[in-house]
Amino acid sequence: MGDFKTIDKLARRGLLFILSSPSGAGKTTLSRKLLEADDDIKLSVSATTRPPRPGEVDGVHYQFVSDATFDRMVEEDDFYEWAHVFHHRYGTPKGAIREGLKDGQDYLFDIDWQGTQQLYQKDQQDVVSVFILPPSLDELRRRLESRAQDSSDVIDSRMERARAEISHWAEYDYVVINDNVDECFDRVREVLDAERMRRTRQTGLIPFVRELMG
Ligand SMILES: Nc1nc2c(ncn2[C@@H]2O[C@H](COP(=O)(O)OP(=O)(O)O)[C@@H](O)[C@H]2O)c(=O)[nH]1
Ligand SMILES: Nc1ncnc2c1ncn2[C@@H]1O[C@H](COP(=O)(O)OP(=O)(O)O)[C@@H](O)[C@H]1O
Repeated sequence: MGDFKTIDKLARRGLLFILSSPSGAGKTTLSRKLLEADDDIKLSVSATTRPPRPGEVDGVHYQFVSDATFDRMVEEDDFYEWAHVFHHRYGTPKGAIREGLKDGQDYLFDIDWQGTQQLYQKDQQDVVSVFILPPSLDELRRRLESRAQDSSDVIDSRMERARAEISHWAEYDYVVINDNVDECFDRVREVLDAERMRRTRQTGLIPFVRELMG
């Protein structure tokens, strides 16, 4: 038997995979599962001025920075995009993303609709966006309460914002309802797998077909 080639062994360009949802719908849970299950995707760690929650590690979940440091990063043009969300600022550091994409590295973004729009403006061809919907607003509130990380005032304000966030659903390439988390996760992986196979991302196809045709 000769060389057995499959398309996923050919060179390809990486993609920018965005998961957005109203707070509490499950994007952090889904992101963590994806990062565990898939070695080819790396989290783009955002910088934020919000304080860490219990269990959050600086440099892993977020880069936790002061207001002054965030200001300096904005001034020095360190961000791909940044936005105000709730009472804090969040931004995507440029880091090594551009180089990584060329080498086939995929990046996962847990960012809101504002960041999604900005990424589309910067780099339309590489972005794939997925919006996660809760099965109902009652269930969304239950999840925020069960996470037990916010006061009831904060939960009320997250619920108020949820409607505004959901109103952006049609700006996304894909929409998945997170009712059963395992089923939702399977759908998200199917999207990622299919998008990786897009002809325009398969930079190795041209040399492969050239060789195939002799
Ligand atoms: N535009 C933008 N939004 C971000 C970024 N990082 C996180 N967010 C969004 O900020 C919001 C609040 O995030 P967080 O405080 O972790 O609470 P969560 O909603 O419970 O995940 C979420 O909608 C995130 O998707 C970023 O770098 N840029
Ligand atoms: N499909 C689901 N069914 C029940 N609970 C869920 C589901 N998905 C997530 N959760 C729970 O809901 C809470 C909010 O999820 P999280 O991933 O933190 O949401 P987000 O990052 O969108 O704010 C967490 O306690 C999480 O364990």
